[in-house]
Amino acid sequence: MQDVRVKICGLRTEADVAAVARAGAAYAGFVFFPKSPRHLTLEVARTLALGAPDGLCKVALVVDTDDAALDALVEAVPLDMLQLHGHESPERVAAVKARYGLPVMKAMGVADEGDLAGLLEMSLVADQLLIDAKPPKGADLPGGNGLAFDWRLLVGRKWLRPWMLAGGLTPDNVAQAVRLTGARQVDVSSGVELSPGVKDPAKIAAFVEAAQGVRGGVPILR
Ligand SMILES: O=C(O)c1ccccc1N[C@@H]1O[C@H](COP(=O)(O)O)[C@@H](O)[C@H]1O
Repeated sequence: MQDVRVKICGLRTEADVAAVARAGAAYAGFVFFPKSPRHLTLEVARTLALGAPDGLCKVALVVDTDDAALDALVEAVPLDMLQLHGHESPERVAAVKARYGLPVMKAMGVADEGDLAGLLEMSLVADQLLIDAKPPKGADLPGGNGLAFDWRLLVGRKWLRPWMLAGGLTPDNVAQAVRLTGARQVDVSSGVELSPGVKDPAKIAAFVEAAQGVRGGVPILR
């Protein structure tokens, strides 16, 4: 059985990237959404991405972004994956994949059973799914709010593509979430912060350790 692969999202400093690499996370997420406290300029993102160690997958999170802005992003920042975290349709996901030749992870908000059909449809086109809590109506951010959904909705479900669990995960609850859902990949932003946008290296390390301390539903005794 493989280790659980961890994505830490919303990195803003070189120290954040170093902490993520040191902890053994697989993915580093950079947010390009001006309303977010984790939003980066292209210049800062380029510096962080160029300084990231080999093997760390650099993911750009964008929300309903048009081609002009995506062109500028992909031109400026060396990236390994795009995360579409808005209302992008399957057709838009396919168009982004074709235009940039980068793998695309599509975030899908889940609140109840009714949201699961959309995931299946999206798994026909996206390279990966990111299954997050649905943001409350009127929320400023479509993600990164520290909100969890009922993980029991995912028990026994299968998708056509790899998927990542997100939404309200913390060092304290990620092991339970992995055990219950069988997730092989998890993503966190606010759960490893001291305050919005300020990552805590100790929480990052604790999160990765907790996520990877579970195999096949049984906690590992180290
Ligand atoms: O992190 C953000 O600021 C953000 C902004 C806009 C869309 C998504 C965002 N974050 C993503 O949301 C999930 C869940 O966040 P949290 O762990 O509940 O705080 C996170 O994994 C990011 O990929």
